[in-house]
Amino acid sequence: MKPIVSIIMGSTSDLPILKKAADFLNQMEVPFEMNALSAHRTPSEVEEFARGAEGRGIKVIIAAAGMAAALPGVIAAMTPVPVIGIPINSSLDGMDALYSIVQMPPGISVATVGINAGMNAAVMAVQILALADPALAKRYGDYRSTLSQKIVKANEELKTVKYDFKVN
Ligand SMILES: Nc1c(C(=O)O)ncn1[C@@H]1O[C@H](COP(=O)(O)O)[C@@H](O)[C@H]1O
Repeated sequence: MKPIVSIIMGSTSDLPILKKAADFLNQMEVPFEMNALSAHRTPSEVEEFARGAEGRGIKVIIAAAGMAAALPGVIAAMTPVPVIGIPINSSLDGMDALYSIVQMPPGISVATVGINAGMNAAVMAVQILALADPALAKRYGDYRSTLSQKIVKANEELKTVKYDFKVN
């Protein structure tokens, strides 16, 4: 199937976090592609990718980078396709990447998820795509129901726990 989501990482060292995004997209049956490209190390390839993404039918881009994380913002500057940024914890507990990605100048936006939050990037991508895809909306809705059921069950189990402290 033709990919409609593109996952880009600044380095293959970011791959374990992107695997979480890939797993959720697979679970939701969303076709995606995956590439390592770097605004710092391969700027021409990043430009070629970003300028061609919309024409190739890519609807959402997930871009992950650590350290001085220019990649998501640079991609967003060169395409109208929405970009979801994942700050990777490669240094400074990921705060450097978070601040790099989240503080975009007005007019060019990156939707930033939490540090290392690969799965939530995919969840956001699915929510965007689901606006125009009722079957995907149904799959995502079913997934959310299972999340609710898990918490309801965990709450019931909590009531059977014998605490060694007082609970009113
Ligand atoms: N932030 C960027 C960019 C970029 O923004 O263009 N390119 C690579 N990187 C990040 O550098 C970190 C270390 O990369 P290496 O492990 O390859 O040295 C990675 O987290 C990557 O995302």
